[in-house]
Amino acid sequence: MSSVYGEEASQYGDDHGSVAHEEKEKIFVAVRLRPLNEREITCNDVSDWECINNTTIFYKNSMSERSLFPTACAYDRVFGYDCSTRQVYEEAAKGVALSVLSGINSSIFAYGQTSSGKTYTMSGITEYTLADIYDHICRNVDREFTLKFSAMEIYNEVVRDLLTPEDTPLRLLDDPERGTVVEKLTEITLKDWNHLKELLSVCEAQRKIGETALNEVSSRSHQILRLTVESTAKKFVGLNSSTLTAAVNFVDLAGSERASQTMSANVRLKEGSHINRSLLTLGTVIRKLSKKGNGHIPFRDSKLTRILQNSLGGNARTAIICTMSPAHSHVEQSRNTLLFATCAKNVITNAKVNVVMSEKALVKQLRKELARLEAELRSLSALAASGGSSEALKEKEDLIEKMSREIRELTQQRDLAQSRFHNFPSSGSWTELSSVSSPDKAQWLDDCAASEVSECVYPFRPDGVSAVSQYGRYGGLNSNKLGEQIPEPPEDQYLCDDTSPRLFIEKYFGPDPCKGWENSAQRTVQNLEDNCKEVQCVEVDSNTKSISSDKHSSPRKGDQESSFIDRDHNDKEPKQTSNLVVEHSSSSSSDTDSDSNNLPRSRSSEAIIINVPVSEGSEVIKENVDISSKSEEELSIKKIDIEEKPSQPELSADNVKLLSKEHNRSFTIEVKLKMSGEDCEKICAEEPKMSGEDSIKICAEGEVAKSVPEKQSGDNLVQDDEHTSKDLGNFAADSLNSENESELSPSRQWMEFEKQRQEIIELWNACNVPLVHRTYFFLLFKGDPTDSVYMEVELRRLSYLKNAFSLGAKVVKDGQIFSQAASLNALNREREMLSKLLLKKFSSKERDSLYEKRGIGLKTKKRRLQLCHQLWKDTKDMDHIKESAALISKLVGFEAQNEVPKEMFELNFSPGPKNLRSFSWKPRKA
Ligand SMILES: Nc1ncnc2c1ncn2[C@@H]1O[C@H](COP(=O)(O)OP(=O)(O)OP(=O)(O)O)[C@@H](O)[C@H]1O
Repeated sequence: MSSVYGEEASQYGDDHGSVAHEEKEKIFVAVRLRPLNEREITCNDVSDWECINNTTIFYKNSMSERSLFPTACAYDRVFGYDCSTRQVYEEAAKGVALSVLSGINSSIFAYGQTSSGKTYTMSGITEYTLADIYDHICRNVDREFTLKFSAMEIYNEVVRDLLTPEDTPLRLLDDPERGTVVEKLTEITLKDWNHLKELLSVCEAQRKIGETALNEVSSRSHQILRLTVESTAKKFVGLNSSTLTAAVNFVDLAGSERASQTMSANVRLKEGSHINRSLLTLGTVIRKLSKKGNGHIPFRDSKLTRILQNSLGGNARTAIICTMSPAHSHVEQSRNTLLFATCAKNVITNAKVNVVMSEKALVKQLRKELARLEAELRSLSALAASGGSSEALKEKEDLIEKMSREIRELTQQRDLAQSRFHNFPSSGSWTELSSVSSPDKAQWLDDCAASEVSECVYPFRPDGVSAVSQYGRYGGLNSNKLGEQIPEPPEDQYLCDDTSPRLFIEKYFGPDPCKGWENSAQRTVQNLEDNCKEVQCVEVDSNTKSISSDKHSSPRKGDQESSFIDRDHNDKEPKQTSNLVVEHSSSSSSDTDSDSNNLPRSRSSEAIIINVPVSEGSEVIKENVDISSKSEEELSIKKIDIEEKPSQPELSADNVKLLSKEHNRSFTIEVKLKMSGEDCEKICAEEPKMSGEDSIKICAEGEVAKSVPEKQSGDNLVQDDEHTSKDLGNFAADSLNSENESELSPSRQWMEFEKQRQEIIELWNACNVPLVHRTYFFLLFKGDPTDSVYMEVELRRLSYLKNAFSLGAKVVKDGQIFSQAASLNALNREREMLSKLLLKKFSSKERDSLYEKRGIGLKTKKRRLQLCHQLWKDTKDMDHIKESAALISKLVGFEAQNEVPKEMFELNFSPGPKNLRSFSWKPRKA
């Protein structure tokens, strides 16, 4: 092994004869099964899974249940409960992790449900890797190594430094060269192995852990340990020669979990919801990456995926170890883990050798590649001249064409490098080059480059800055970069029946295996209880955040799957069109509404939401204006106009005019600019001109979203609620990329909450949701920022349910059929139950006053039931809703709601008489 590492210096830039390029390879996916633990054994749980060979895991219980899930699944490697962590390291992680010594970034992930053994596995792998790295360093005395260590955790979507005692949240920044970087993250240069071990124990002590029902020491955060390795051949140290630099990440993810199984409440439940949200984003990212032509990848939807972007389909080699409990009680979670693993198998990364090269080495590299291509071209031209079949000739011509192109590109690169070389100011050793006559310079360059190995190295720039390049050359990634064979996924081990692997996959997962995962996720949604209890099922994407009314209130046919899985419908929108739309959101005309709904709402557009005082009754002339022809100055002027002259919100003469009348009040204008990446850059470049309060959000490629905090009063907010909520939709879509939701101003959060609540109330009615559930929910969630996750869950499942009902679908839960008719019956039974409680909880005088208030004759039959039928009926009347909630809360004794933590809210509204009992408020035990 060491001899292979020892060769890394020769793996780029020397006699391989060509410029090295990136290598594509699939993520290495392994599955590790742990033994049943004491808890599982005590509960007489049985082991459902078995590794039948090195690559196949087998579900033993398939005969006793009818499940679409495959009986056996194959991965790059599977490890049974009797395998040691050492074995897991050697066979699944070592090859990838030690790539860092060859200048290739690498990442090892542990993924799996809570208490499945992620930390157990990952801490072992980290230690073995680091020991091997030190061992390698000791044996490679001819290279000088610098090791730097950093560690962070992502806890409740906040990034923390694990190497400092401070709890300060760290910000993520976008660096054009390095991608997402964590600002102010401590990076410590290691002194020796003991120093590293000390730091590892600091991290262990700092990491957030907590007790859950499944794991006494459950990791409640995602932990990323990062070791950066820089190495230079000792004889060139300080001589501005090439340096290999790469980082290895050890990622111990927090466990996916079911709130019901972990008995989560309070803090644990909140953690769980954050954990599950970020894991869901990770799953979405993996699923999208696993597809060909994958379109927009929502890396920015969570901090985890932002930070790990490179490790997921970027410049890194990656191995994922999926850990599983074999217990029958965890079968669903285990299947989810395997489906994640199946998708991950198809993700391709693009690892490169990261070489920081001197200018001279770069020139040398390019010259060699150019020479090689020219030689090949000559030989092909000669072949073509000597004749051959027309097909062969055509092929050769194509090849020649391709090579000529490459040569042209390389020549350009070489010229560029040379011109930089020539333009360096004279100093020291440069004099030597400038004294060489021009025609001889090229030869001189060659000689000089060739003499690098004989220590004739010249510092080209006095400041010592060297070119950063990713050229390099190394052996095939799938074969033996580290001298080990990385096994190809075996073709024939998917099955326990006679189906071929491909057919097997298609049979169970459909033509797109990852769809199986989606389908499974969809099935998960169908399970109402899980859908309610597992925050895991909350997919928060731009559209969820935007809470667009059409999405929730009128789900379309066939949307079931996509509504759960994939809302990136913006991917296909053209990005190049440029238009400017200004919308006066305080206008209340319905055509404005419909217009605004039809407006292009693309994430690729820039949304600037600005509040400026204007007069009530102002009108807006909406125009689509082609801004592609507009100059940068014009765009800037518009921005400056808005910024500097808020009282004259005329954006420009040729597009939008706001005609002011009467009373001053504030409102929201939204300017949507669709622009090219270049335009976006211009806008970004203008950021410093913005006021201190402004925040620029750089979205996916070529996108900018800028929000300006509001200055409007609460009164106006209420009035403008309905209309501004449309803008909010856009705003929220664009704020997808914001650091976190709390960036919405409180007033916007409130408006969003109000809009969601109204949608929920209507959906409750449409889905015959029990009145007690509505009451609890209504009284508990009053617009606190932390309520958003519950609101999203509620909206999602209600939309799903409404959709299912509208399609005549039945949802089966606990053997009960849950259809529209069944839910109505359940609702009516609940009304009867409430009518009995009316008798108990209200005096006859109180009841009479209630009847009178609602126009129910005091002598009519079934007065109580009539009253109960009226509750929660008028969904548009908030006073009515509040009264209904107050009445029911009194009936069922839900008056101490303010003292009950929201996290304890039972997100369940199953129908059926047996569930009626659960309507009385019973906080779950923490
Ligand atoms: N392969 C294994 N062999 C023996 N014991 C194991 C194995 N894997 C895990 N365990 C034990 O199971 C328990 C849970 O493991 P661990 O804490 O690593 O789970 P986890 O997946 O990291 O959980 P969480 O996500 O809650 O942090 C620990 O006591 C650990 O020692």
